[in-house]
Amino acid sequence: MFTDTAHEATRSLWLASKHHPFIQQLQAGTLPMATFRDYLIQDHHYLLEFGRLYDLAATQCSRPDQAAQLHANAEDLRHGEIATRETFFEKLGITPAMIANTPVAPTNYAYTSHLYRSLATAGVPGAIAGLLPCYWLYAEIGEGLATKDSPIPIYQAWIDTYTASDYTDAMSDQLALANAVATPDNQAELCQIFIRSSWYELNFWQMALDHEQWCVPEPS
Ligand SMILES: Cc1ncc(CO)c(N)n1
Repeated sequence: MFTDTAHEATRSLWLASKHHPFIQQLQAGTLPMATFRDYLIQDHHYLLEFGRLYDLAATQCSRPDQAAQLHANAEDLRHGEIATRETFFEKLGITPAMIANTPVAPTNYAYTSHLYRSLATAGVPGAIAGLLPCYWLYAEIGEGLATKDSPIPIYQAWIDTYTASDYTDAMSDQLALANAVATPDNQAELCQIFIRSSWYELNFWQMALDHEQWCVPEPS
């Protein structure tokens, strides 16, 4: 099965994400709040693209049942994870203006661009394969963190998002969809896309930890 092969191929990349200092510090409560805020702002930009890509893939999908599932994923994302993050922004005093004025960091830009590229080069199956590690890795990270609470309530609230049943249920649908669109002809390409997304996931933690920025300010 495609998802088994892809999972096996990314074992070490996923382990590195699960053990990344960002995640360890989040659980221990030692992650600087400024770093968490920065992550949330970058991730908000990321999640908006994530939703757009699901919608775009849905419009290009020839199977009505799969198109409906992709649209539903976009809606679930907006009503679920993106809405939960709004409550974090309120608690932390992060305003829409602050978000709008924060440029998308290089790794974040590269990651979302990779997702669009996957749709452009490998079609709807490419987009599905590229988006799958986003859901699946976070569910596994949540599972790994569930054994011990973080002493910082908002860090624990973040962890709880990824162990909640609505999130893990959506995960199973994603796995089934990925296996439905994988064929003997496209499987190797989909696997490469999945691996690259997993690599970007790992880089995303480091981006947040480093407060990564462009060397030269963005043109206005
Ligand atoms: C970068 C990234 N990957 C995956 C998820 C989970 O949807 C997220 N919120 N952010």
